[in-house]
Amino acid sequence: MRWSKVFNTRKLAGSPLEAAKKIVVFGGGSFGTAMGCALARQKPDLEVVLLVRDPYLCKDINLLHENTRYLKGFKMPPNVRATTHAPEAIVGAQYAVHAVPVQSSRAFLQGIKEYLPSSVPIICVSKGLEVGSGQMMSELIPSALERKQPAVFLSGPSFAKEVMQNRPTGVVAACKDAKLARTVQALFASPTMRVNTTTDVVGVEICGALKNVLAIAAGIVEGMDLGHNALAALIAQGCSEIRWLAEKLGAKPTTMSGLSGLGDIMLTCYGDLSRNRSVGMRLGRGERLEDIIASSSQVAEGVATAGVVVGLARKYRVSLPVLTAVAQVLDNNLTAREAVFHIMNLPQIEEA
Ligand SMILES: NC(=O)c1ccc[n+]([C@@H]2O[C@H](COP(=O)([O-])OP(=O)(O)OC[C@H]3O[C@@H](n4cnc5c(N)ncnc54)[C@H](O)[C@@H]3O)[C@@H](O)[C@H]2O)c1
Ligand SMILES: O=P(O)(O)OC[C@H](O)CO
Repeated sequence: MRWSKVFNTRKLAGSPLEAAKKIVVFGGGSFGTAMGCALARQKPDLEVVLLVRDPYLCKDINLLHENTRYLKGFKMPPNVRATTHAPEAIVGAQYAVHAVPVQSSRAFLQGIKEYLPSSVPIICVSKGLEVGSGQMMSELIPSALERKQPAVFLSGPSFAKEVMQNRPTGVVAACKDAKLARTVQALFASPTMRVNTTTDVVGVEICGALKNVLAIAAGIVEGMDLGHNALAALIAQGCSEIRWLAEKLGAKPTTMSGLSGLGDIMLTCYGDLSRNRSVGMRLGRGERLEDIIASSSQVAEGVATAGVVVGLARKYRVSLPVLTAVAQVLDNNLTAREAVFHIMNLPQIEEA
């Protein structure tokens, strides 16, 4: 599609962006803030409201136009504000961006259910699998709300800081309803954000969740200074393991080679802005997980998702040596060195 055609369409009256008056963002962390600002930059009269928990952060955002905790030093567009009051945040919104960490999402959604009309599409950017249920966000959202809710899953190589800096970014909007995926595409597409669409929700969600686990493994290899060969081999093995599990769950093979798969795997496994990779690096250098988590205010979703992957591997009878080794290391059942030794001494196999 020619770019001129895309942008002309976006400017037409009645386009999703032109029709939108207010968008609420659940979770005023780094990514909720970044994506809220990306929307606000699209349309100066669009009202973007961040629903945050902390009244002090709320005050900083409204007075300083800066998320002083998660994105310090970045000025936010004037049409972004924050509130701690859910009814006020949600009322009149045409869309809700969900950027609450997966493990907190069920309780959060149950808490705001009564204020969110069942017709308002949720644009979910959270990446992970829920501990206990093993659910993806596309399962968790209707389960928590106890009703159907239109939802699009936005995923891909997208560090919050670079989105905030308005640097070129590519993501994919996944929804079984192709029209709704295109609506979200129209909301976010800009000269600095390309948004592909797909109906493969499972593939996008599994890739987005498992790449965080693989990034921890990549960080461990980096932290142990095992070299470029080891890192590349590990990531290639991890890509295969994600593909094996994703296909068992009915994902399209093409998704794995797209933005939410290979794109986000490369970014998160090699990019030094990745929180998951950083956790792995510190584990590889011998730090204890509890100390690592205590020292960071931000979530690394792969830590919780790693344990869920072990259950899925068992349930679907698929061998995932790299991804399941991460859970072993996180649970202190294996040291990083023992995990590497174990993987290196697995039977030599034919590629699959
Ligand atoms: N940061 C990124 O670069 C990035 C990029 C793409 C996707 N994501 C995904 O977006 C999601 C959010 O990540 P983030 O990076 O913004 O995390 P973060 O750690 O920067 O912020 C998390 C936010 O969620 C809020 N929160 C936590 N528990 C909550 C609860 N119980 N109720 C309400 N709010 C709660 C926190 O207060 C905070 O505002 C994650 O699933 C992450 O994987 C992050
Ligand atoms: O910082 P991470 O490791 O949570 O990665 C952030 C995004 O998911 C990158 O696409």
